[in-house]
Amino acid sequence: MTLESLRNDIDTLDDQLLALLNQRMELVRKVGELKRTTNTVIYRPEREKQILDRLHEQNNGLLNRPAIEAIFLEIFAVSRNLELPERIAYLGPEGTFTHQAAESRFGAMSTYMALPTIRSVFESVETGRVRFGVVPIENNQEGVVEEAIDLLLEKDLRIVAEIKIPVHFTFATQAENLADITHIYSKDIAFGQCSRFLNDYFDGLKAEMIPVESTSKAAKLASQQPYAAAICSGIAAKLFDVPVLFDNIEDSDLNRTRFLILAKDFVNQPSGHDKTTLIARLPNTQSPGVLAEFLQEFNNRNINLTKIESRPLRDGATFRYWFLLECEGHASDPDLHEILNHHSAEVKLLGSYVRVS
Ligand SMILES: C=C(O[C@@H]1C=C(C(=O)O)C=C[C@H]1O)C(=O)O
Repeated sequence: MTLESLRNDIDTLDDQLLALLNQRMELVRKVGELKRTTNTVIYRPEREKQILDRLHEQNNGLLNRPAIEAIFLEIFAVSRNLELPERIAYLGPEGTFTHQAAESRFGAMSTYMALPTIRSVFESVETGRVRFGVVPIENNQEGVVEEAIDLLLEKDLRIVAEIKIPVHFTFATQAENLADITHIYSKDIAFGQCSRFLNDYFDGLKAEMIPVESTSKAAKLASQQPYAAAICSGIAAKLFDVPVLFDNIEDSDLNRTRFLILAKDFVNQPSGHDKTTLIARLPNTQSPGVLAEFLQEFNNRNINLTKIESRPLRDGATFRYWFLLECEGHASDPDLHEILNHHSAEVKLLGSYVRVS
């Protein structure tokens, strides 16, 4: 086969793909019309997961699951934008891992707003300036992003979906020698995630570690100062044109960050593979057994509790806490529903959504 004939065959297939995609978009438009008459939400992560699972199961070609996901997540995002243009706020600036996470779900056609703080992302969703917000919530090596956890209590938003992405850091600088570097900028959490690299390469050198709001801001600063460096994403180094001296400097290549997509009102239908996030403000936790009895209710119903995070209540000078809890299942599952009903005064449901493994 010649190159030309192979390319001709590709052209023929592309024509068919385009015709099929247009047919698909016609159907999506009809779904959009139905949704408008019934006033239901456009974004249905559980339906998208069902499609991805089905395609993956029947697939016997060269495409692996990440490839199928990359293509179809973009198709879904384009479809949703056809139903209703989507505006998304994320923790910026451009080039952050949060930007990457947001694009992985909302694709190239959505309108994005890069905001300077996690609080401003919450506020722009709260006030309706955007439909969705994307914020980091935890890293599997470093633990939670406390600001985001606390805002889940303070603001009245719902969790639409979770996204988990692998985090690879680069060390970017214009300096020729490590010994010349006077400042290393990054987000506080990233210093922790690259501590082995920093110990190995900067022990005894004069470089000062300076935490800034984002890894992307770090890259920007490193682009403006000849003896500064940034620990940042590869995209950010490229965006700000800072040479990458070392790649993948994170301590663990199992480093993953989990992000949440937030909206003002949002209810997912059960997908069969869900997770639920709750806030519990239990009264009298100074009395023995109050917390234990609450947790026991999950165990009694065979519900797997997967996370519990204590955060200070900040009610005066006390040492009292509220809890962020996560468990498997959907809030409409009878057992979980029963717990939520039983504790409706002290438990708030943040959302049930597709569990990403
Ligand atoms: C078309 C729909 O709306 C959205 C787009 C989807 C798609 O392109 O297949 C799937 C789920 C929704 O996020 C739908 O709900 O079926």
